Amino acid sequence: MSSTLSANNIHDPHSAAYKKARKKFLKTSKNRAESSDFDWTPFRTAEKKFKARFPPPALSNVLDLAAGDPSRADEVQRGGWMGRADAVECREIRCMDGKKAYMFDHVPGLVLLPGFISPKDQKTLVRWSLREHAKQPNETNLDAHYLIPEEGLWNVYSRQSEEKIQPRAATLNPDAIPEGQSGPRQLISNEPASKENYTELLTAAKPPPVPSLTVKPTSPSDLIPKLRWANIGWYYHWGTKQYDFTRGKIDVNEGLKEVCREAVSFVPWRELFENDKSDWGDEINDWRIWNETYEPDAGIVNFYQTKDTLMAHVDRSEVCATSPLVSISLGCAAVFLIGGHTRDVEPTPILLRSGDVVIMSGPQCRRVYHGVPRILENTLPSHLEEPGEDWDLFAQYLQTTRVNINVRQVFPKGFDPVIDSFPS
Ligand SMILES: O=C(O)CCC(=O)C(=O)O
Ligand SMILES: [Fe+2]
Repeated sequence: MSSTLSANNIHDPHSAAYKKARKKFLKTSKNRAESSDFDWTPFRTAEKKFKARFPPPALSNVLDLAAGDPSRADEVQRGGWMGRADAVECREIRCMDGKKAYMFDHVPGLVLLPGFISPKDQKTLVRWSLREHAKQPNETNLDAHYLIPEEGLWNVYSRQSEEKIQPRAATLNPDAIPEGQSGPRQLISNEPASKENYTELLTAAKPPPVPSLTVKPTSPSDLIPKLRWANIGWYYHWGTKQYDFTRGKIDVNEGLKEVCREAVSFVPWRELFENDKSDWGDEINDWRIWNETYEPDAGIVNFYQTKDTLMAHVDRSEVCATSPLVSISLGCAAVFLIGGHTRDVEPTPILLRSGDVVIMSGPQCRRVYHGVPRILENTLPSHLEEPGEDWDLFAQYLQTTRVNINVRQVFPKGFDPVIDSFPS
C-alpha cells in the first residue's frame, strides 16, 4: 500500500485521516448534549452508526461485492473502507461478459449490478451530469436562490471565471416575497401517487420556491460544492413532493436511457418474480415485458459532498409503483441502506462503488425506505483520478464527491397522462 493510501486509511490509528477525525471529534463532542437512543427506529440506529465521524464505523456487516472481485482490489483498499462480499445473503442470478447481477430474497425486487458501468462510461456519465445536464432547462437546487448563467455552473467554473454568481432575491422587490414562505419548506401532502389520485396531483397548488434572502454573491468555485441535485425529465416540485406535470417534460438523454435499458435487460426478471405472490395491482405480470416497455421519463442527479447524507425516504411520487428504478453510482463510494415499508425494518447496508448499479423494482421494493448515511472519504477509484484530456477538473471535483443518477418511470405502460388540457 502506498504512503498516500495508508495516510488516508481512516481505520489506522497512525494515519493522518484517523488523527484528523479524532481531533475534530474531541473538539465538537465537548459541548454535545447526551442523546438518548431510547426511541430510535432500527433504520435511524443504522443511520447514526454509519454517520459517525469518530470512531469511524467498521464496515464488516456491509455488503461489498467489490471485495470479492480481484479486478477491483485497488478500489477496495482506498481510504481503508472495506466491507465484505459475504456480509449479506444474496444470490448471483446472471453472469455474462464479466458482468453479474445479484438478487436478495429478503428484499424481493432489489437487484445489484456491481461494476456494471465501464470506467469509460463512468467518465462519460460524470461529464454529462456536470457539463450538459446540470443547467437550464433542467432545474438544480441552486436555481431557487441564485441566478445561474445559462451556460450552467460547471461551464462557468471550468473557464475559471471570477465573476460572482448573484442571489436571485436581489432582483426581487422584498415586499413582493409572500409572507410565511421564507421559512422552512412546508409539506402540503405526501400521499403516494397512483392512477386514482392522478388528477388531484395535477391540480394541487405548487407554489414556486422562495429565494433565500441571506445568500451572498458567490464565486463559481465556492458554489460548485453546493450543487446538490439536478432534475431529469418531468419537473419535480419539492414543496409538495409531487411531479408538476403541468410544466411539461424534458426528454431524458438518449445515452442515459440506453445505459438504463441495458441494465434492465441484463436482469433475468423471471428469477425474481416468477413465484412472486405480492399484489401488483393493475401492473400484474408487467415484469415479463419490461425489456420492451421500460421507458424512463424522470429522475434526479444527486451530487454528494463527503459530508452530505440522504435521510431515509420512500420514492412514492411516481404513479407506477413497480417499474424498475435504476440508480447509478459514480465517484466516491457510499453506504446505502435499504429497509422495508416502515423505519422499523432493520435496513440492509450495501457499499456502493463507482460503476455499481442498483435496481429497485416491484411492489415489495419500489416503495421501501432507503437512504445514504455516509459518503466514504478517499475512495475515488484510480481510473477516475488520473488526469488527462479534459479530465483534470472532474478528477479534482470527484475527490470529495459522489454522483448518483437516479432514473425512474413515472407512468405505467398504457396509462395516458392527459396533461395537454391543463394550463401551464
Ligand atoms: O444516492 C443514492 O444512491 C440514492 C438516491 C435516492 O435514493 C434518491 O435520489 O431518491
Ligand atoms: Fe430514493
